[in-house]
Parts: sequence; C-alpha cells; structure tokens
Amino acid sequence: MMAAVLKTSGSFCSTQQQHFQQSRRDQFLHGSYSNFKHCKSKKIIKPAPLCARVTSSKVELDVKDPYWKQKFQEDWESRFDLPSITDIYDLKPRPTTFSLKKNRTLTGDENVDMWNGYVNNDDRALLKVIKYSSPTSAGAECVDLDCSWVEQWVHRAGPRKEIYYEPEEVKAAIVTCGGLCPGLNDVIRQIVFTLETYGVKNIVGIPFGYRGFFEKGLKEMPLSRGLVENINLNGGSFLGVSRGGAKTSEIVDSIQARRIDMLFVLGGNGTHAGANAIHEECRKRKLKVSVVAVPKTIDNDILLMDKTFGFDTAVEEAQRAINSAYIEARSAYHGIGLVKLMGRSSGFIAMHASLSSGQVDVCLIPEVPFTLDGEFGVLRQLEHLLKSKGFCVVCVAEAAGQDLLQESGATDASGNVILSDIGVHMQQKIKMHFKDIGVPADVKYIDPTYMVRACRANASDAILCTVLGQNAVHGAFAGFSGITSCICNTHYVYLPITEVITAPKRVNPNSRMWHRCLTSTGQPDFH
Ligand SMILES: Nc1ncnc2c1ncn2[C@@H]1O[C@H](COP(=O)(O)OP(=O)(O)OP(=O)(O)O)[C@@H](O)[C@H]1O
Ligand SMILES: O=P(O)(O)OC[C@H]1O[C@](O)(CO)[C@@H](O)[C@@H]1O
Ligand SMILES: [Mg+2]
Repeated sequence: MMAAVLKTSGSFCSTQQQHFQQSRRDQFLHGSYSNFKHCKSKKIIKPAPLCARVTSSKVELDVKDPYWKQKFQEDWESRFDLPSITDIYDLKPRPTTFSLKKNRTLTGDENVDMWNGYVNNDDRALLKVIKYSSPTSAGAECVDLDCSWVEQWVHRAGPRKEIYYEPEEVKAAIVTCGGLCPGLNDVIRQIVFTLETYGVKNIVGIPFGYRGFFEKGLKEMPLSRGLVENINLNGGSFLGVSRGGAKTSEIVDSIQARRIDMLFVLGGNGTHAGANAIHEECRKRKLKVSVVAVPKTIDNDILLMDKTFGFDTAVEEAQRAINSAYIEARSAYHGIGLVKLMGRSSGFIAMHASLSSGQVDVCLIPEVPFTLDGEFGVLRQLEHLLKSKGFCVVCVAEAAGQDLLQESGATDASGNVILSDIGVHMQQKIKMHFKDIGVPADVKYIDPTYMVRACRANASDAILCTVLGQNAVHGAFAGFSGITSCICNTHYVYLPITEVITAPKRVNPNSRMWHRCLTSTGQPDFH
C-alpha cells in the first residue's frame, strides 16, 4: 500500500548491480523478495542498499541520506495533512454547538469544562502497527529494503471544540453514488441526526447520485430526523444511486446555485475521485464548501482502511449462498456447488465468505491466477474431491480468471469495465469436463450477486456506519474538505481523498489472510 518505489542511482551502480537491483525491486514490489543476507553470504554482489532509494508519492528519498527517515516522515505528514477551508480563507473559528453535555448552552469557552470529549486537531492514530523484520515476512509492507520502522500517523476523527460554520446558516447536502451497498441508509440517517445536533436546519438529499445535480426533473429532497428515523430498517439507498454523470464543473455550478456549504458523498473509488474533483473545483472557485466522503463498497477495495461499510454484511449474505451451495452439493450424488460473488477488482468478499462459511473447497480470486484444465488445473482438483469426499463447493470472485475469457470490451456509464461472466463459464466447463471423462457430476450454480448488496446492514456494519456518518459531519464542521471518514487499524480517522484513490485495494496473495483461506480450503496451487 505504501508507495515505495526503489530506484537505482545510476552513478553509484554497476550494470550488474542495476540488473540485480531491478530483480530485487520486482521481487520486493511483488512480495517475493529473496533473502538478502543469503545473497550477501554468497558474495553475489555488494550490498544493494547503497544504491537503493525510497520514493514516496511526492518526494524521492535516498536511504544513504542519514536524514532519510526524517524526510520520509515530513513527506508523510504533508501528504496526510487534511485539506481545510482555512487553507483558502482566513477564518475565525467559533465554539462548537455540538455538546456532549445536555441542558447546557455553549456560548463560549467559559462554559466548556476541562473534560469536554472533543478530539484535538493534533490527535493522531498510527496507521501501521506491525514491525516487519524482513520484506519476506507474510504480508510485509516495507518502506525500505531493511523494513525500517517508520511511524505513519494519520489524523484522528471526531468532534472538535471549535468549528468553522454557523450551523443556522448551513445548507448541507447528501449524495449516494455507484452501486448499492448495505448501510447507505444508516449513514444518511446518522449524518442528518448529527447535523441537526449541531443546529443545522437546511439538509437536503441529492437524488440518484451525481446525476441528481444536473438531470432535469430530479429535485433535491429536504431531510430531517423525522423523515430518516427508520430508513436504516431497509436496504438500498433512500436517495437512490447512479453511475456515470456530468462534468465536475457542472456539478460545482449546481452546488453554487443551490448554495450548498457542506456536501457528504457516499461511494466507492469512482465516487471518491469525483468528490475530490468537486473539492478541487470548489477550491479553485474559492467557495467555502466542505466536501466529505464516506467510503462505501461491498468490494472493500479502497486503500489504507480496515474495511468499507457494507463489506461485513455482504460477506454474511454471501456465506448464506455458499451454505445453500453446500447443502445442494452435499445432498446430490457427485454434487458440485458453484457460487460466484462480487468484487470488481478484488477477491475480498470471496476470500472472507469462504473463510467464514468453512464450506468451500476451492476459492478463486482475481489476485491469484489459475488454470482450469491440465494436471494442475481446478477441474482435476474437482475430480479428486468427488472421488475423495463425494461432493465439493467452489467459490469464485467475479473478476477471477478473466484471462480465460474473451474480453467484453464494454464499460458501464462510469467507465468501469464490464467483466465477462466467469461463473457461467465455469459452470459450462465443469459440466463438459465431467461429461467428457464419463463421471456423473451434478452442478448447482448460484449467483447471489444483487442479493448480497440489497440487504440492510448487519450489526457491525450498522455501528461502523453510525461512527463514519457522525465523523463525516464533525469533519465538515471542523473545516476539512477533500477528506474521507474511515477506520484505520481499528481507529476512526480522516484521510485526504487523494491518498485512497491511487489504485483499488487488492488481496495480497502473500498475506496471512489468504494463507488462512488456503489452509481452510485445502486447495493446491492451480498452475
Ligand atoms: N475519476 C473520476 N472523476 C470524477 N468522477 C468520477 C470518476 N470516476 C467515477 N466518477 C463518478 O463517480 C460516480 C460513481 O462511480 P462508480 O460508478 O465507479 O462507482 P464507485 O463509487 O466506484 O462505487 P462502486 O464500488 O459501487 O463501483 C459516477 O457518477 C461516476 O461518474
Ligand atoms: O451492476 P452494477 O450495479 O453496475 O454493479 C456491479 C458492480 O458493483 C459492485 O457491487 C460494487 O463495486 C461490484 O462488485 C460489481 O462489479
Ligand atoms: Mg467503482
């Protein structure tokens, strides 16, 4: 996740060293970095760290430099600094109107006790807590080749003692974009509750994602505690969602025309990119608007955070599908249960549902290539499973094995590639294979795609949504903009959106979690 790019520093390195470094870099970046001490003892080459450099996204650091760590940390601090409306405006804060104590009116500092329950702007949470001793350690994410310990602090989320908006004058808007996700209504509800607690009276919902900003005939919806009180009891989005949309400038024109001061944006990677573009455009136009995102996606594919809301619920629902496939397969003669689960770029749902169900014999994810045919292919393993236990269950992520299929060449309204259907392909291949070898096989295919994301949030997601929604409002009142409200390393924090949208988060095949999944399924390597 840490953007560590190692570079050879030309004048210091021989061609041989450069070649060695190139392969070390490849191994390092792909998680299979071979033991450096072993290489040294074989006297293959001089220690490479002399030539190694570490690059974070903004500044290139040379590990020969005795101050590289300090420089790295300064760079980190500036990257994770939270953009604020105070960067463009010389604003005076006022005491918050959000009080944790009831029956008191806060008119100024004199009414605030020593203990106040607020979060200080200097409070930080540590993003990474494992000290890896080697890049070969399971799941290692190292900043340099020696895995030096570098503190990576991020800003703690929560209510501040001072705020930058007059609640009575604020117009706040909420928009939900992308695909559906359990918990959207919980977050909308909490944002409304918290805004009202601050004293905001003008709260609106933008219907059907970013589309609601420009599509004629779509009217903003006034929101209040009374209106959203029970929306968490249903799945979906009270406001509606959509993909695709207008240009950022048109959205900001609309924000300006509607006189919106705070925009809360619920969505995945694409939505976050959109929210950041809106934030930048507001900045360019010198508008006093706080744009705060809340990461939503059942795919759990957003960088740096422990999980996105909706993921837990999706996994819970997905394992119900797996359980049905198990029951079908177990009850049939030579039954094969096949379940396809969502995950556009990553296999988190498939991996977690396989782990939680404990009923999966083969889990296939996009991060780990596999073959179906041949001696080491999936089909041979299914033959083995039918022989040894009489039935089996396969769980495949929708983006897995795309190299085995013809590209659809199509994209959706947001520009996301429409994947070819690996589930249907595998169903056909399995049926054909067992017919060809003359072994009876009863294949039961389950595609619970939209069922796993249309349900209401489970208990743990409902709590996550509550915290993230409330913190989004606190972040806006604190003047931040271009941030997302999330959970990192079990703590609730704000991250600049720019840091979470550089790529989709993917399952690390070298992680303990994937290894646990393999231990649980007992599957071999399929290539
Ligand atoms: N790079 C981008 N810049 C600006 N807007 C974007 C960008 N990518 C996507 N969007 C907009 O964000 C919205 C949601 O994007 P998308 O459909 O990719 O869903 P998502 O937020 O990634 O959620 P999901 O996890 O459901 O895919 C769309 O309206 C789309 O037009
Ligand atoms: O069919 P839709 O609504 O475009 O969404 C499908 C995609 O949305 C997600 O649920 C969330 O990104 C993906 O897993 C899936 O590929
Ligand atoms: Mg997306």
